[in-house]
Amino acid sequence: MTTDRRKVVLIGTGMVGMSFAYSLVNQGGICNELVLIDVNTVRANGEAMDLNHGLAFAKSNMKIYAGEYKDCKDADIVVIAAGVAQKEGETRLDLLKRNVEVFRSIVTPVVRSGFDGIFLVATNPVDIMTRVTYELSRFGASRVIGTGTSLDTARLRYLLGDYFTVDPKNIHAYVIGEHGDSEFVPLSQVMMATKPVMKILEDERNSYCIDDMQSIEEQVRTAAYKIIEAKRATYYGIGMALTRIVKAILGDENSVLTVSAKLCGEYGYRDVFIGVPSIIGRNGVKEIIELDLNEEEKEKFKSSVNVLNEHFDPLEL
Ligand SMILES: NC(=O)C1=CN([C@@H]2O[C@H](COP(=O)(O)OP(=O)(O)OC[C@H]3O[C@@H](n4cnc5c(N)ncnc54)[C@H](O)[C@@H]3O)[C@@H](O)[C@H]2O)C=CC1
Ligand SMILES: CC(=O)C(=O)O
Repeated sequence: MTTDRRKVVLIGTGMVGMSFAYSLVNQGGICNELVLIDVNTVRANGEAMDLNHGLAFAKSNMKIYAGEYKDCKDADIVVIAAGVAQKEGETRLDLLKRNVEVFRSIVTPVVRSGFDGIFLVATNPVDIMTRVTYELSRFGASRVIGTGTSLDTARLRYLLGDYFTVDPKNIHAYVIGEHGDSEFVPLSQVMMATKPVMKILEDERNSYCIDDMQSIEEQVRTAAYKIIEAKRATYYGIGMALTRIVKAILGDENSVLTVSAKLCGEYGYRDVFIGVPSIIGRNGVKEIIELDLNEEEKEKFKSSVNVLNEHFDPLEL
């Protein structure tokens, strides 16, 4: 790790927030100052103590403490994982009204602190909460990022790797659209190494088939519901996705991640924040990559945009 200071503020020290913090500490070297903020200050203090007690076993040292909004002033990234989470039977969109109220109490004091870094949002419905953050903060779009479909993409690559018995790192595939029920996999764009998966599926010499792809897509779309049914919440996966995005920003990696980013004409749309492959570096979203979608995929993308706009438009911010 270099000696320059890299400061992250986490707002919301619940299951998602603390899974992120734990992953950040364990991976080591990504940042060297972590501030924990929560409306429940007792909890934030307890979490800071607990994490600090693990530092003796961590790869690199970090300053970790429970803080206040004024601590955002000189932060590089403010991660927001505060708010309510889905209960069994709820969709992510069901959380919208409650989490908009939570964000009003967060984004304004962060901006008032003089914060001039990058917002990274995980709270659901994440695409709309990212747009709410953009509207409330009035930051430039490149500096307001949501986790988007980064977790769904990780789920997809894991399942495809398992199916083809190939390291998921060599599967190039994205889930795009809403982080929610209208998300989809543009199958025309899925590659194993540099070979299109569609070609592998068409090859009669193997037993791979398109029906299995549809089943994998469905498993990705319903993964959160299954996990919530089994253990009430999902948090390790998103904690690691957040860590990955923070690492890409602070390391100025220019890595391609499917974050929720504001479209400015890409895919034929404007203003909506939605999960799309984007190049992420020190200044946030450097570029959105526009995939070559076929007609059916364009229709699916349009449906996802419509869902997000229909839920965002009635909000009075
Ligand atoms: N983007 C993604 O892929 C994923 C997003 N999530 C979302 O992350 C969010 C957090 O989920 P969990 O950590 O499981 O919930 P949780 O209930 O464990 O934690 C939420 C935390 O937010 C805090 N909080 C509530 N209002 C606040 C306020 N006004 N100011 C500061 N802190 C406040 C609470 O005190 C609590 O500590 C949910 O919206 C959930 O749906 C969860 C998994 C994946
Ligand atoms: C809860 C949620 O958004 C997820 O695990 O995908």
